[in-house]
Amino acid sequence: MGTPTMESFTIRTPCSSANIGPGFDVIGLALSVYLELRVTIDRSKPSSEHPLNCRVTYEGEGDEPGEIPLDPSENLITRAALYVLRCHDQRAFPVETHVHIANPIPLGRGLGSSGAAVVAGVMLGKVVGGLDHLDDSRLFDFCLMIERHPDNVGAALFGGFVGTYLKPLAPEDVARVEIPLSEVLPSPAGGVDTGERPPEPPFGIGHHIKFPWAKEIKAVAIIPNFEVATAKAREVLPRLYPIQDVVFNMQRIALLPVALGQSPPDPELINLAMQDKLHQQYRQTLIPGLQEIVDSMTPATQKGLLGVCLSGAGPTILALATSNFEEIAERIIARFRKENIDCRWKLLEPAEGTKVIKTQ
Ligand SMILES: Nc1ncnc2c1ncn2[C@@H]1O[C@H](COP(=O)(O)OP(=O)(O)O)[C@@H](O)[C@H]1O
Ligand SMILES: N[C@@H](CCOP(=O)(O)O)C(=O)O
Repeated sequence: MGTPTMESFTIRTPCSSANIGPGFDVIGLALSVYLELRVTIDRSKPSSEHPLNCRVTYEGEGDEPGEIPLDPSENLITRAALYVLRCHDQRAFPVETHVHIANPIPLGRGLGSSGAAVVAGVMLGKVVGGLDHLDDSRLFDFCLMIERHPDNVGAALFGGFVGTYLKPLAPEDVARVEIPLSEVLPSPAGGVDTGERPPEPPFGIGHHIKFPWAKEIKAVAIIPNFEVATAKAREVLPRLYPIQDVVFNMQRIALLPVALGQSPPDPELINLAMQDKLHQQYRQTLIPGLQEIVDSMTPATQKGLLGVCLSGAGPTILALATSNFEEIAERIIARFRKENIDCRWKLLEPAEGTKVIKTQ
């Protein structure tokens, strides 16, 4: 049997909440809002009129004209796919590829929209390139050359509640993972015929371990109506930390995976385990009301609540709870309202990792 002329499939990638308090750049939780790439490849066409043989369409968050580029050499998802393809000497998409992006993940809110875009894009490169030998752990290497911190991409790729870590690399590989992003993922991605191979990821940059999650625990995401770019939220962090703050986080990160896996959940333990001194206090300069919300929302004052933290780099607040979800969300929304910030909220559950669903 020859290659079918029409092929279609969907790539489904969850959003994520990274850090969960003390786990800065380590812990991630995949949650039930899914980015979908609906892909068709029409091999019957002799050539394509689209750049890089790829037509990109978009619906969902940030669908105002110009917000998400539809040129495949500029769009984050197709650039991530091209990175994988070009590392395997494929310069462009197969003729003719259509990628429809359906994205309900709010942009720049700390729910891992860019992590999901990178994971889905890397998976897209694997599938359109027929690169079946790339397993998830190798795809993680590609993601890490782009996203650089493993927590949100780890959750989006593998699903569930994960701890992620980087192993020491050989000196020549260390240099490779420090190659500027502009060389790994140039924007625009360049024409089809430069022939240049991008820097390939070393093997085994990142790893993950799955933690248990108690079935009673749900995630309430309170999403303010403004964006904080993750890059900007990383710039406000100090280069050096007081030792007592580092110890504070280490004590809590040792508790967190155990506390969130225990059924029934222990609210006091979880509340303690979700505290942080490494990123939240610095990011409050970008997120008015953050510190007061984190300090004032406790299981003692709020029935059903287990703990509250900044989701990823913010500004979304993540409240873990077993009941009274709306009341918890409304209280946080009321606090943001004092700062003239409107919010929406979603009740979410842990999600599976990235899946490819063949549709034809
Ligand atoms: N589905 C998508 N398609 C293309 N680009 C995306 C998509 N999702 C996110 N991005 C890019 O990632 C940016 C947001 O990334 P970032 O600042 O890290 O915030 P977040 O916390 O949402 O990951 C968006 O402004 C956009 O440039
Ligand atoms: N550990 C990172 C996580 C960023 O996640 P995002 O969802 O905001 O992209 C950080 O805190 O900077």
